[in-house]
Amino acid sequence: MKLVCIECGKSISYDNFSYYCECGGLFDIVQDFHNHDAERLKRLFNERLSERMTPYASGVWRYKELIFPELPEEFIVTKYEGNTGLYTHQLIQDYIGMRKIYLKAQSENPSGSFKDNGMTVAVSHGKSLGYKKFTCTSTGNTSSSLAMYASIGNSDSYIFVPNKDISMNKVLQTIAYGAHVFSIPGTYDDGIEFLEKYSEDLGLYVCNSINPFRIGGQKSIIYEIAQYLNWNLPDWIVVPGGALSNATALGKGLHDLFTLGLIDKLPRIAIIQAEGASPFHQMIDQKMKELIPDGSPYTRASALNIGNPPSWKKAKHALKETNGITASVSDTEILNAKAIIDRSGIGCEPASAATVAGLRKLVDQQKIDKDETALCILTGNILKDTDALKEYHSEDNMVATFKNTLQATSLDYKTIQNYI
Ligand SMILES: N[C@@H](CCOP(=O)(O)O)C(=O)O
Repeated sequence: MKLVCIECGKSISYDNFSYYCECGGLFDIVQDFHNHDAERLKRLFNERLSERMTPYASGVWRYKELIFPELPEEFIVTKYEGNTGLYTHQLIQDYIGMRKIYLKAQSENPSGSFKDNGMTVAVSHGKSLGYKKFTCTSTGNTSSSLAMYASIGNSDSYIFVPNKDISMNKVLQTIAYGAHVFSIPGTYDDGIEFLEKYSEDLGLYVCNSINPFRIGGQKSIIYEIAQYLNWNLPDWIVVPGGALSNATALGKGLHDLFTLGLIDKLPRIAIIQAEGASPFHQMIDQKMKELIPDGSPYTRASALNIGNPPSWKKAKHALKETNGITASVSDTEILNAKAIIDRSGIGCEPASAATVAGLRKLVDQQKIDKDETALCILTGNILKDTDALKEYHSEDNMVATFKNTLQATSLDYKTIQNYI
C-alpha cells in the first residue's frame, strides 16, 4: 500500500502521512491486489460473517485485506460498524416507478451515519502513527462519528462546526460524546481551508474525506452490498453528493471488486446534489473542465451544504470510470422523498433522500430505464434532524397537533374504538 498524488503521481509511504502533495494534489491510496484469489477472499469474508466481538465482526474490518492489510490489529478502534440493512419496499419502487430498488441503510451505523465506515479506519490509522488529537470540520455527521471513535479510543477530538444551517441534534450528539467543539462563522468549506492550513502545526490528525484512509474505510459500503447480493450488483448505485466522499469511495471500491474479479460488471454511479449546493452537477452538466465553487451554498438537507468539495477530482474520476451521471433536486423533492422513505419504515435524514428524489427524476427523464435495477445509499438516521420532521409533519409547531394525527376528544374506549 502506498500514497500516490492524483496530480503529479509522486508516491510516499502510508506511514509518512500527509493529505496533500507539495504540488497541491490530494493523495490517494494505491494497493497491489495481484496476489489475491477471488474465491479465497469470498470464502474468508463469508466465514467472518459469524464473528462476534472481534474486529472482524465489523462490516469494515471484515474486508481488512482490501482496506488496510498492514495495520496491526492492536490499533483497530471499532464499534462493529457496518453490517447495515439492505431493504426493498414496494412503496419506494412505486414512488420511483422502477421494479427493483434496494436501499442500503447506512443510517443504522453506531453513530447513525455512513461516516462510521470511514472513521474507524481513519482513527485507527491516526492512532497507529501515534496521534492523540483528532479533528474535522463538519455539518454534524462526520463530527459525531469522529467524537464517538475518539472517545472509544481514549483520544481527544477538536471539531469545527458552522454556526448556522446545521442540525442541532448532530451538534449535541458530538458534544455528548465529549468533543471539544468550535462553532465557526462560515461553512464546511471555510473549516476545511482552516484545517488545510493549520492542522499540521496544531498536531491534529484530520478525519475529513481529504484523508485517504477515511475513503479507504468507506469502500467497505460497496463491498458489503456486493457480498449481501452474492457478488451481483444492481445496474445503478445512487449516492447523495455533498463533500463527494461516497462517490469517491464507492467508485474506488467498485474498481477494487472488478480488478479482483469479485464482480464481473461495473454498475453506473449516479450522484445527486441539492439544487442549492450543486457545483459538481453544474460542472458535469455544463461540460466544464474545473469545478467552480459556490460561495454561499444552501439547502435544507444540511449535510449537503458544501460549495467547494475538496475531493471533486476523485469523484469525477469515479464518475468517468463507471460511465456515471449527475442530477440535482430541489429541497421540496428531497423532503417529499424523505416522507416516503420514512413512511416505508426505513427512515432517513433529509440528505439521504436526495438519492430517491434524484432517481425518480432520472427515471422520469428516461435517463435511467424503469426496467433497470438500482440501489440508493441512505446516509443518515431519521433522528439526526428532528426539526425537519417537525417542519414537515407539524400543523403549527405545537406538540400533539401534528398533521395526520387523530385528535381524540376524550380517552375512553368507545371514542378510540371509533378511530380503529
Ligand atoms: N456532511 C458532511 C460534510 C463533511 O464531509 P467529509 O466527508 O469531508 O467529512 C458532515 O457530516 O460533516
